[in-house]
Amino acid sequence: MTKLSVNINKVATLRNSRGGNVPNVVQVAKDCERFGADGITIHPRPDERHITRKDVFDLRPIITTEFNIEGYPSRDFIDLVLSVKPHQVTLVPDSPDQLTSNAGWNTKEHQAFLREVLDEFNTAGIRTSVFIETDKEMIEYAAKAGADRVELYTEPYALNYPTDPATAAAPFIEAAKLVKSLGMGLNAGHDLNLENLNYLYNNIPWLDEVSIGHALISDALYLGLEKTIQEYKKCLSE
Ligand SMILES: CC(=O)[C@@H](O)[C@H](O)COP(=O)(O)O
Ligand SMILES: NCC(=O)COP(=O)(O)O
Repeated sequence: MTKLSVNINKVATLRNSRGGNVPNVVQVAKDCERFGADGITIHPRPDERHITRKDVFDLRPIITTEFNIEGYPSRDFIDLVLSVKPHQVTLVPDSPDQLTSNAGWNTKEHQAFLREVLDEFNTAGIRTSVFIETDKEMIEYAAKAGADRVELYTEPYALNYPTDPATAAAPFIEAAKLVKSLGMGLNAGHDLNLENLNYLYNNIPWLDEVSIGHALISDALYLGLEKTIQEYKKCLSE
């Protein structure tokens, strides 16, 4: 089964645009679970432009499915994750002021750093995932660094899918095979949506988890959150 982890960053973006607590991020997380989400993903950025430190602590006790925290492993981020102890941490190579994630790690160049950070999380019993592109060497070095899983950065797939789905998916399928052969788990995310998700799932049914935020929360404006989550779940089952 491929799990759907709903990224609720955009809910916090909307809340922060006015101050106050509308929409209520904790309630939305509870409702996502009630409507069938298999997990909740957040990406607390250093400027707290959406998810705040307080959100991270508020969310921890109410999540009954799987909690995934994404972010660049600064000392602050590492300490936050170690104190909150989510089920999974996903390491992303973003700079503090980056608009959104736009690349995977160079796991060869940052091998020593990643190994050290992954070791800290592994010792704390937190499952680790490393955000990477489809390059073979990057996958091999993620395994060498000790990652439990990798998350394939799917923006290139999403960009190319409308013109040529097979060509768009090909490097992801190859990468997914290699990840499997190396014994790592496999996640995917960024710009997945109701159009492109099912094709990826059908071609890589051993995907452990997808994390989806921007498109899913946007779809919910039209369909409502419950129906939207059902539609995304359908893409992961047919
Ligand atoms: C790691 C990743 O793929 C991102 O999609 C991310 O979590 C989204 O971050 P923003 O919501 O800040 O764009
Ligand atoms: N890891 C990807 C994620 O959490 C959500 O990405 P997006 O759907 O907001 O592009």
